[in-house]
Amino acid sequence: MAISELQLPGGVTTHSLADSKALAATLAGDVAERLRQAIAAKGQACLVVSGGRSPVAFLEQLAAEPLDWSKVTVSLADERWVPVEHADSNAGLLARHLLKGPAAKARFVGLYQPAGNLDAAAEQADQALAELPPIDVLVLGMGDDGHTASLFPASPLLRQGLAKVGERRVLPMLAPSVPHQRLSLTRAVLASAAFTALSVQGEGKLATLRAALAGDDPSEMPIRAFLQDPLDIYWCP
Ligand SMILES: O=C(O)[C@H](O)[C@@H](O)[C@H](O)[C@H](O)COP(=O)(O)O
Repeated sequence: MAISELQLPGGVTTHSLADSKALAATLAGDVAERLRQAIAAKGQACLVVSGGRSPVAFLEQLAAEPLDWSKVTVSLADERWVPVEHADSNAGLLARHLLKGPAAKARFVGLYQPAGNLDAAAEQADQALAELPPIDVLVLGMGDDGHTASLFPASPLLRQGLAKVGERRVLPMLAPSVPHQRLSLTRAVLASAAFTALSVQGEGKLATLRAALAGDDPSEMPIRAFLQDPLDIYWCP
């Protein structure tokens, strides 16, 4: 099945790429171009990316793009509540694959806070995120269960996390897989991005998207909330 066969809402644009290498290169080129445009227009740009396993090639390509990284603020859509040295840390992922060479000049605003518990860490991260400029580019991923960022189905605060309008920038979330404790930007913040890309690979993720389109309850599949807004989906088999 191809992504062009999905009945997508009007605001959704699809980019169907031949393979993961082409996806990483195309997405990195498009993201860099939008960051350059933001810098030209406002003197600065803000990029928010996701973690997980699949973004490595994209992050490496993006790090190699010609860009005045000293004018770019980088943050995360979500974080696992583990220190940066931990193998599962999304901040660690960015340090290894994006914020190096010329891109090391970017300002990084992370979510991890070494607080006494997850709720306190989320409150501290929420305060830290107050200094995040308006988001120019957001890159989301999606899990097989339809989660995006760390907005997981069945997470206790999911309703609040999916609200279109809300005071909180960051909420504590619980994932079904380890590490369970997560920090997620809320939909209210994520939906404020000027441009949102969703990067998905493989037939399995296409089946997840098809299932998401067949229903309308975002608390079952949080990606549904994001399919209602303008979204560019980058997909490869
Ligand atoms: O830190 C994380 O785990 C994420 O930000 C998460 O939302 C991720 O984007 C999806 O789980 C998809 O991950 P993959 O693209 O690696 O499958």
